[in-house]
Amino acid sequence: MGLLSSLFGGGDSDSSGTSTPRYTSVRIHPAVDNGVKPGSSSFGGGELKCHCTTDKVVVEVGAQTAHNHVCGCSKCWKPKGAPFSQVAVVSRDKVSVKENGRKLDRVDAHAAIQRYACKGCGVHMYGRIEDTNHPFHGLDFVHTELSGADGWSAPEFAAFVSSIIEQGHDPSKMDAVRGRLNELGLPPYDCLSPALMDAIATHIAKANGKL
Ligand SMILES: N[C@@H](CCC(=O)N[C@@H](CSCO)C(=O)NCC(=O)O)C(=O)O
Ligand SMILES: [Zn+2]
Ligand SMILES: [Zn+2]
Repeated sequence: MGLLSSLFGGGDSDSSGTSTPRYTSVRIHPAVDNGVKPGSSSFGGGELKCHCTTDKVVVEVGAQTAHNHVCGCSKCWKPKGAPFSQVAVVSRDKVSVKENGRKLDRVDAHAAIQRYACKGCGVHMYGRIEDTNHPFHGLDFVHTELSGADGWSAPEFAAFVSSIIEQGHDPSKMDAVRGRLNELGLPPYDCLSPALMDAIATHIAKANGKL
């Protein structure tokens, strides 16, 4: 392995110069484990359904999502066995509960993102920010894997990667996790992406008069 590969955790280069994935057995999330599927710019949204076999909660998302990412934090809903969630944002006025809303319950009233989970299956159907001063107020968090449709915006990065250790992931395996994320084209960050962190910092600077 070359110096650059060893420093950045990338795959080995063969004689043709192409990179050979080294971490394909490392599981991230079912939606990306076989490669990241591209989104479609003409995609206009769809329905999210919970995992109950009957009386599913149905949430309509009436627009394409943005800032899709895999998230290692302990608060986002993850499918069974996956160390990461996959979560994106969409304008809150595009999110509406269509069926079986009586099954929804707020997970944590004190969290910045108030997530609504199905009481039957535990799946989080959407997360809403009610604090009007929060940098992301106006955006809801949704898991587009709950829709059968193709075309949702593709995940672009991995957030809160180190947080998977808090949930019991072996710290000695983090190089492999970050290596796999890099192979998938999902740059790993231990908070949000630089673009989102800059947006948060700009919001705070404007609020406190520094900008
Ligand atoms: N180490 C903590 C991190 C939790 C955290 O801050 N999560 C972020 C990202 S969630 C979607 O990207 C966040 O904004 N949380 C606010 C909230 O959950 O209300 C952990 O793992 O718990
Ligand atoms: Zn359910
Ligand atoms: Zn999260």
